[in-house]
Amino acid sequence: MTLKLVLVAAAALVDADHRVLIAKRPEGKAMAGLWEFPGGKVEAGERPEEALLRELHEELGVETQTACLAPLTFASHAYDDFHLLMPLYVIRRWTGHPKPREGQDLAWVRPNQLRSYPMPEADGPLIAPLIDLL
Ligand SMILES: Nc1nc2c([nH]c(=O)n2[C@@H]2O[C@H](COP(=O)(O)OP(=O)(O)OP(=O)(O)O)[C@@H](O)[C@H]2O)c(=O)[nH]1
Repeated sequence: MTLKLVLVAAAALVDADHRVLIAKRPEGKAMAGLWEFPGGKVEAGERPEEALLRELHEELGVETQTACLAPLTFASHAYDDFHLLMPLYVIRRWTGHPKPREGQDLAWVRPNQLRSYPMPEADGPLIAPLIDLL
């Protein structure tokens, strides 16, 4: 069996109160109802940072730049049908107020509250580094 490796770039947008933005996956998508960090799949020929800037624009109407992306940690998780490799970047500077442009619910959450929100399996190990940082 060949392993499908999927590269996803994700963001922890951090506000002045040290809260992190999470988004609830809309009904009809895989893993609907789970809360995740904004971001998405890196497309062929794209750099991860470029993909993340594109996704933040598409999903939230937020603009930022590569220099504002600080790598924090990554998830490497075997789902049944693919292996997810997902770098998580911390972002503290952006322009535009995040808006749910794809029908998703948004929440600003303190890292030590993240465990109250059901998240995809891969995200569990990302929480401790956020708590340590913030
Ligand atoms: N953005 C994001 N994706 C995550 C997180 N955790 C996690 O397992 N994922 C998985 O990474 C993949 C992200 O893909 P995506 O959001 O671009 O794509 P999608 O499933 O909506 O599919 P599509 O864009 O092909 O329709 C999904 O399989 C998603 O479940 C997370 O915290 N943030």
